Amino acid sequence: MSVDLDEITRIREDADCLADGATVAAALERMAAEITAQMAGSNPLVYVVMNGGLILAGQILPRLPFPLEVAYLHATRYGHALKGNQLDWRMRPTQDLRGRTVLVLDDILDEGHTLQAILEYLKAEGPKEVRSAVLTHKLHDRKAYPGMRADFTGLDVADRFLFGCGMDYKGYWRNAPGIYAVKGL
Ligand SMILES: O=P(O)(O)OC[C@H]1O[C@H](OP(=O)(O)OP(=O)(O)O)[C@H](O)[C@@H]1O
Ligand code: HPA
Repeated sequence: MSVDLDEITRIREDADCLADGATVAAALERMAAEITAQMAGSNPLVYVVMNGGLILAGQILPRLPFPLEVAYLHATRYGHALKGNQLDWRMRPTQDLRGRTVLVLDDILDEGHTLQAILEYLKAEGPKEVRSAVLTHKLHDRKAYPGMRADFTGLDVADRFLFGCGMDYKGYWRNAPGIYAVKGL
């Protein structure tokens, strides 16, 4: 599939910045302190949800000053689309989770179907506990179940189509350093 790089460039230029890099960094500091207060000493296995969780993982793991292991899983529901679909598991967890404390890291809890399916899968593997952390929580009432929230959240964000800090627009701008909303969406 060919990509219109002019469109991709224009999307970045026209976007509304909802949180700049400094705001994201402050949210990461706060979230890291909360995770540390609750999970230091639990020897967690931290699962990065690829691809979106990559940036959160890279930024928050160095802020966690306690022993932990890192692994990844890959599940996608949007692909390059702007609307979610069926969850496509591309890489399931391979580690032995029995008796482990697990922490899942992702960029966004939008409708929550992705996180719900991942948590269900992990819980069925016999861990002691499974917790979740997301950089952003989108504010709307279309969650997988009412009141759904991750255990740790960086920032609550508006109900718009976002990119940056791991979130993509048609596969692009995961690398944008803040959180941006596509103009008109
Ligand atoms: O709460 P939901 O509505 O289920 O959406 C959240 C999920 O959507 C995005 O993943 P995506 O499917 O776009 O794959 P990606 O991580 O490769 O971008 C994001 O990284 C979350 O995993
Ligand atoms: O707003 C979003 N932006 C990018 N990826 C997403 N996945 C779920 N919601 C979003």
